[in-house]
Amino acid sequence: MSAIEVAGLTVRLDDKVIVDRVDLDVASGEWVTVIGPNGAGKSTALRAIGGLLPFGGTVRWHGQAVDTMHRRERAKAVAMVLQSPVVPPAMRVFDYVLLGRTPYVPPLGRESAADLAAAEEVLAALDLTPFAGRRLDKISGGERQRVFLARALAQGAGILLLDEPTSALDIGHQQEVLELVDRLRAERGLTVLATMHDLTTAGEYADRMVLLAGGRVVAAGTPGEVLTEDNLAAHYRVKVRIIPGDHGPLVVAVRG
Ligand SMILES: Nc1ncnc2c1ncn2[C@@H]1O[C@H](COP(=O)(O)OP(=O)(O)OP(=O)(O)O)[C@@H](O)[C@H]1O
Repeated sequence: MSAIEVAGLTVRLDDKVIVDRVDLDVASGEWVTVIGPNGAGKSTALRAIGGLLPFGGTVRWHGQAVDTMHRRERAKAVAMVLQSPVVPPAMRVFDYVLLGRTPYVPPLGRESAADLAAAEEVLAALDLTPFAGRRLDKISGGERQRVFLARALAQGAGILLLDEPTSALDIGHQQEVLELVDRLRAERGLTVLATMHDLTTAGEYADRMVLLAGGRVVAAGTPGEVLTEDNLAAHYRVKVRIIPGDHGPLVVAVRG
């Protein structure tokens, strides 16, 4: 069964069509990455799929239409890492990550020992234990980006929507974070829908890719099918060389 089914997804912002009749299916346990040039509509599509924006068409998570689900049900099903989320600046890292457990806390109740343990576990997995007591506005951008991912993972949802989850990370942490998500996918059958700009990295982790341009799907398939010199020249207006790599195509931009 598909974990995410998107049909005819259309999003208008300020009376402009930003996402235009997008169809997309992600199987349970699959990793699909959406790529495309700046302004293609990737973030907008992801936010709509996450139920954060009004849209036309249908979005189903595990068969259930997202617009018919209650907030708590949604948060148990899907966790999102958005670009630059708004955070209370004085909040401590641990308390922020613990917010990921909110859907499991009974009304007027408190987090259980299992909730605290879940937050500690993801902090450790992301090398964040030493930051647990630090304020969110007093850590680096890359550290904060890992904290956002930690909160999403603490949520324990089966579907993870990641909007540029590694844009602020150094190459080591980038690999560490993506490896962790991939390991969780293998261990817990997590389904991943991500957007990414680094095409080589995107191709290394995705089972399938979708190339979005002008709000439309212009190519979809395996990384080898999507990351071609012709596709990238046509939609990014760049000359690239594609070099076969061990885990997918290596994409190198070349001059003139
Ligand atoms: N709230 C808004 N109101 C009007 N237009 C918007 C709004 N948010 C985004 N847009 C426009 O929608 C288009 C798609 O934006 P979106 O952020 O989805 O693109 P993207 O593919 O994620 O881009 P990037 O790679 O730069 O992050 C852009 O032209 C953008 O200017």
